[in-house]
Amino acid sequence: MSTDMAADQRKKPGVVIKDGWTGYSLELFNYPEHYKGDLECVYIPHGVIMNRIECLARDILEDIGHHDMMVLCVLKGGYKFCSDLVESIKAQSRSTNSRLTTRVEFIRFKSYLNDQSTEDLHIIGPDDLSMLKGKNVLIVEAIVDTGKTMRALLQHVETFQPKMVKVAGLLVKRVPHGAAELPDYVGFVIPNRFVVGYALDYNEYFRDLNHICVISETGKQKYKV
Ligand SMILES: O=P(O)(O)OC[C@H]1O[C@H](OP(=O)(O)OP(=O)(O)O)[C@H](O)[C@@H]1O
Ligand code: HPA
Repeated sequence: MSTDMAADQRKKPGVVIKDGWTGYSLELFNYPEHYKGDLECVYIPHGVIMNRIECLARDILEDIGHHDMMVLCVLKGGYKFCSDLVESIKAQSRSTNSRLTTRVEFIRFKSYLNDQSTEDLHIIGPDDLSMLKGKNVLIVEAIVDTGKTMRALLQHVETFQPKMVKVAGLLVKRVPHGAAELPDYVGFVIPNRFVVGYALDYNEYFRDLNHICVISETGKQKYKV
């Protein structure tokens, strides 16, 4: 992600959720009625996500707040994280009277079918990201799982000759042979479980759920394609 050794050393793993974490009982939280029976537990409640995002926004502002920022949102999974992160960056920037400007661009990658990464990783668009040339780019991605999307994206972005590239990942999954490198800004490192909600989907379902949850076997069967 960044080639700066000092910056690499400053990278933090974020909140590390241990393998034994079974999540919170669904009865303790409010969630859409139409997903009753489709979820196993609330893994990360919405309020915790929002608080963590404020901390990431603070770290990003400390590091690159004196530059103008070109934010590249990775769709579709990244739309909520990107929106909340940029709002928090802007709010904190206003309260410190910084002159930071943010511009948001979007890119779409797709590779998952059911809960599996497929070989068919493709960029749905846009092809031309020449607006990134010479800019400080912050890639905003909801989850780094196998790391394939992130690697492809970094390679693609580098071809447009940005001045600097940093990556913010809300979730990083601990998987065998996963991403070799952490994103520059990490929300949570999570166990190897398929999670949904906060714009993360299972075949397009659950993006409308605010908490990050673990899908149940019933849910997987119900929405399988
Ligand atoms: O690290 P990886 O194993 O590559 O997985 C991470 C990617 O998978 C998901 O995208 P998906 O391809 O499902 O598209 P979507 O965001 O439109 O749902 C997610 O939003 C990440 O972009
Ligand atoms: O756990 C996940 N959930 C939703 N989408 C994903 N894309 C990669 N991993 C995941």
